Amino acid sequence: MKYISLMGATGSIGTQTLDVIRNHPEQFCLVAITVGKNIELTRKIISEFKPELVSVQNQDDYEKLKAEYGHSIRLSYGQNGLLEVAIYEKATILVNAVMGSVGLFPTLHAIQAGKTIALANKETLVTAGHLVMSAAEQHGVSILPVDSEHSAIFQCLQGEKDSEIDRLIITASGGSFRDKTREDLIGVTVEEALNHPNWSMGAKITIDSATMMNKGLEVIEAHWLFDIPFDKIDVVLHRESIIHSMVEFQDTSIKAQLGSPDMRVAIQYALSYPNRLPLPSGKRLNLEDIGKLNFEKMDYKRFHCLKLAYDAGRTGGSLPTVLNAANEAAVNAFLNKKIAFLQIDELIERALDRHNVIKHPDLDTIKEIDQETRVYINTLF
Ligand SMILES: NC(=O)C1=CN([C@@H]2O[C@H](COP(=O)(O)OP(=O)(O)OC[C@H]3O[C@@H](n4cnc5c(N)ncnc54)[C@H](OP(=O)(O)O)[C@@H]3O)[C@@H](O)[C@H]2O)C=CC1
Ligand SMILES: CC(=O)[C@@H](O)[C@H](O)COP(=O)(O)O
Ligand SMILES: [Mn+2]
Repeated sequence: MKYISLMGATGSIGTQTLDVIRNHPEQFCLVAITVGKNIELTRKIISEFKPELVSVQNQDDYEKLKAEYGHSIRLSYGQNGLLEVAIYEKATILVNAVMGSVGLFPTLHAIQAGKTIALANKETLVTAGHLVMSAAEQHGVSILPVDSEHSAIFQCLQGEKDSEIDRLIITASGGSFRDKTREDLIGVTVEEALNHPNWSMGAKITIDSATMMNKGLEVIEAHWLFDIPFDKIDVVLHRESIIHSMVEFQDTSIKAQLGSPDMRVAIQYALSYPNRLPLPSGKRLNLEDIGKLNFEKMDYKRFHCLKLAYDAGRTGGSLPTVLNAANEAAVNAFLNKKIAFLQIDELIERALDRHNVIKHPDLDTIKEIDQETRVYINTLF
């Protein structure tokens, strides 16, 4: 039995993780969760999975749940609650499915406590990949990718030697606006941006997909997870999201992982690794029905966020921290209809341009830069 702590249980990845656990009660047991503000869904999760520890985002919701469940469940809230869940003693695996760099500190604590990390939360690695990966190495902890592209690469690498990898090829759907020019993007709405062609995901990542910042964050995530230089990580536009990513080896062979766009495959692989389990309601690919797959060259002028992310990743140090924090703040402003879609990359670029890069930032410095960048972005509109 694998005992699981789950951060972000009420979200898109969180609820799909619950589905995987639900399908395999003989393999997985949920022991602790964090949620944000969705208390209605939290009650349902408590009733079905009976976790021993539940942490909510706000004190008010904590008081409410304390009155309802305080006799039977350990409850917590805020940043301390995230940390408690991350290091909950009975859990052997932490699934990090929270949104944003708020996932960084709990992940570092979980690594120090020796937990295996199933990582969906790419912002953690973009914000402080050097700290996370060195802590994982120091504590002998595995970071198992949940992000679909990184799970695909991880699956392609099974049985292979790192020294024989030539490059990683990350596929991108192109997001909601893939057929629009930059001029077409003037005045697009939040509702249009949230209409992803292939995946149903949380709001923030769906906007990241539309700006292509999601792919930029994924390039940096791949750099840290697989220890591959940026010059050996390519992105290709692949509208169907059927090939989830590829690896090219020195003998020119390319291995790809294919499947229907269903995050439960990647989540389940991280939880069951090194084994595979059946996916009861998974949709099998019918290749004859699909007929053909399309691949297009990326346009870095059109998708400016992808270029900003490559540049920030290559520069390294504290710049990816700024990239992530500026992006989180700008996307939040767009979702709240305070800025236009095209202002997202403009604001991020301004935050990057004014930053004096620190080569090896420690955790306190990263925390400061993350906060300061958010404050700066919020002064720009
Ligand atoms: N969705 C997907 O298919 C994929 C997602 N990812 C990554 O996984 C992560 C989660 O994405 P997704 O599931 O789509 O996001 P959602 O917005 O759907 O879910 C986010 C979860 O985090 C909780 N949450 C948000 N902010 C806070 C906070 N400040 N403190 C505590 N909890 C918080 C939410 O709580 P509540 O809803 O209760 O308020 C919810 O449980 C992101 O990093 C994303 O990039 C990666 C690949 C695919
Ligand atoms: C499901 C997943 O992993 C997302 O990150 C997805 O890849 C988003 O799609 P695009 O960023 O390719 O549009
Ligand atoms: Mn992805």
